[in-house]
Amino acid sequence: MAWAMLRAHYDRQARHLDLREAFRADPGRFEEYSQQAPHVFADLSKNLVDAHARVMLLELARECMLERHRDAMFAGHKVNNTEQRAVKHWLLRTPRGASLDPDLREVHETLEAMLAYAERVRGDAQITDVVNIGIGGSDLGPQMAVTALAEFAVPGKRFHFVSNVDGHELAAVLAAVQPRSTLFLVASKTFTTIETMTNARSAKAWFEAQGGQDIARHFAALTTNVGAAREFGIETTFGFWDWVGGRYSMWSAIGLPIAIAIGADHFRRMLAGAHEMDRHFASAPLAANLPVRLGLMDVWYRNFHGFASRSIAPYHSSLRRLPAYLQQLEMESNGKRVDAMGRPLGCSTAPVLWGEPGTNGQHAYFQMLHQGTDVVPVEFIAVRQAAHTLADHHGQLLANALAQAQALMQGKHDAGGHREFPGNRPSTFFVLDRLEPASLGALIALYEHRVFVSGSIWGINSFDQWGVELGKVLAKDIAPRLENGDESGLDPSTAGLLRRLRAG
Ligand SMILES: O=P(O)(O)OC[C@H]1O[C@H](O)[C@H](O)[C@@H](O)[C@@H]1O
Repeated sequence: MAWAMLRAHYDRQARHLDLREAFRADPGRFEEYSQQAPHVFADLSKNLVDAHARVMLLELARECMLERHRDAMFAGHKVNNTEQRAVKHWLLRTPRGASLDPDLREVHETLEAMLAYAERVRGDAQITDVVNIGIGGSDLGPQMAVTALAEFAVPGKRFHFVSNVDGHELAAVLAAVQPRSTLFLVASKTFTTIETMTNARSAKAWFEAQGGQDIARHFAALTTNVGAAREFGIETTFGFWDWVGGRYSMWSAIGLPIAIAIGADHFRRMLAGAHEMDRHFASAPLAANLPVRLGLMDVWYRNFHGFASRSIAPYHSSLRRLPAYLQQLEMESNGKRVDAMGRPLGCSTAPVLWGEPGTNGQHAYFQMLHQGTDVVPVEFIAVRQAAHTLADHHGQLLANALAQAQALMQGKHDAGGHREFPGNRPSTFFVLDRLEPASLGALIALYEHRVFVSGSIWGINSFDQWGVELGKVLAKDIAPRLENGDESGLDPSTAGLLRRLRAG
């Protein structure tokens, strides 16, 4: 019902919305379309949405029983229906006593143990290099957060992230470290992922071949499959639970590299910031609930405006891994073509997410954002206070963020031809006061919940990832063929490429 009304409203009126006119007609537009959520200020006013669409989108959320779905997640129901699992990454940041969930006690016991270990490593001057071996959710979150919070990192330790099965990556790290001063963290929820197991085996073999002693001191495993880690020969283990999705796991033992980098107190602050956003998502009325507003905007853009991608523009170089992190979070969660019951969907789902830090992107692909044939909503993330004291830089950085958002909206019409900017191009603008553990935690939780919201409206299960399986199975079949040249049953293209890769 709401969907049809949104469609009619879009066709009749909303597709003609002009942001410049909207601001002229409504002097209160900035106030109405912006809000302060925990640690994150968000200005949505430069988006192609009007009051009627906003009301109807909230109606759509009600019709889709968004609140019931959200409450079911927070009640620990098995909302990941295809895997019959609860979805409780939020519990990892719930303070003691703040939930009746029976798993909360174990969550805190594990957190205490992991943070105590992190503090020991921080105090161990002999360990100068920490190598995280993991991929997907066991790499992107920790890498993104360690990079983002570099300002808070313990001096004297380098952090390396090895994810790819491509041996060039591990070889380069091994060439730069010494066994006696290196801690390897093998991070894998399942402890079966082929890339991670291959890298872990090679790292262990290298360690032993180099005369490395004391695996217990130099290797730790972060996994839900503690038995497999022990079998692999790693005694130091930190566990988590099947109700933590890989891409939602940086708050769990998978966050150990973050905890080593920033320390227990800062790690707790990151959890606290995320928890504040959890409370906001769980309790704010839908119209003033930032993850809900953003998720509904995502649906509006994807399904009514037909925008197929969204560009992430963090104006802070420490957030350079954020776009990659968000790609997994959003595209692995909502890149689905069937609903939670397995029935084909009648609408498009996750857009393509991409981006680079500003101002770099401005000198590369912003041309297309300003004058290309496709409209791509842009998401600016600016940080009010810099962590450095260099004169001029931060003002210029912020001025550029504001100017780009302004240029996208305003356009320029006096010159014509190549110099014409159509304008009316939408953007969202986030402001953090400072890039610090609590604000990063809140920002990431905001994105997690926003993905939950759009996934709920589309009726999909945002917590499985069957789409990654087929390639894994085929790679297993092809690997021996690269050795023995067997082409039987292969399509001509794959067979031809196999021959080409084996030649010489
Ligand atoms: O942590 P692991 O079990 O090693 O999984 C690592 C990653 O690989 C899988 O293929 C999934 O697509 C990801 O969701 C996951 O984060």
